[in-house]
Amino acid sequence: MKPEKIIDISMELSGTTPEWPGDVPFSYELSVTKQESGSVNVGKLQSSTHIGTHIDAPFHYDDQGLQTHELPLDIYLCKAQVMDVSGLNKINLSDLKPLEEGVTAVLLKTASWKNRTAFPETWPVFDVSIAQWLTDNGVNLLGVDVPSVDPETSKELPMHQAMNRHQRFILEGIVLDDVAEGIFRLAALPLKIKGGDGSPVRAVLYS
Ligand SMILES: Nc1ccccc1C(=O)C[C@H](N)C(=O)O
Ligand SMILES: [Zn+2]
Ligand SMILES: [Zn+2]
Repeated sequence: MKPEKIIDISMELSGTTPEWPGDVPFSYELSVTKQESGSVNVGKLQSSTHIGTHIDAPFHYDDQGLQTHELPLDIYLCKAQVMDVSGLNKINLSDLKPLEEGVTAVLLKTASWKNRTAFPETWPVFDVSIAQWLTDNGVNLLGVDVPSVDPETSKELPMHQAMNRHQRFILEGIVLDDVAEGIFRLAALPLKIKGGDGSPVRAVLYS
């Protein structure tokens, strides 16, 4: 069946996509040109796995956690609810909206990362109680429109660790600026990277 409408909620990947400070930037170049090979252009990639729109494998924050190739795909192909929580410095449980039936991914729109050509100086904090709430409501995946569910300088990663304890999964760097609250199908499948700690994804909403 052909989807009625597809909304791309992914960041563009290029040499100017802002990487996590100190991490490996994204780069793409041709290792062989059509001119050289006489047949085809062939590209070569280098990047942090945590670039642009990406998922975290639990192995990112837990040496015993699931690696990218082991991730259950139904987590990333599901019914999602976009919630507008913009204008807040901290997102508490009380800021979340009533959950609709059958939703297994919650996508939080903070609308705080305006300039996607620069890494943000700061972004809202997500209260760890959200992890328990997701679990109680049968929601497997939390998506955010910022680089991380914890602050940049956090070493303890309270939100990542709370999500891990509850066996909940994380999608970061989605673009929701032009998306209104509502219910959508989500597709954001990770690459099958053996031993990986995460993966960039092409994330889309469709109906
Ligand atoms: N790429 C990094 C390099 C160094 C230190 C943290 C990160 C992160 O990516 C942290 C964040 N928890 C994340 O999953 O996006
Ligand atoms: Zn990440
Ligand atoms: Zn993360």
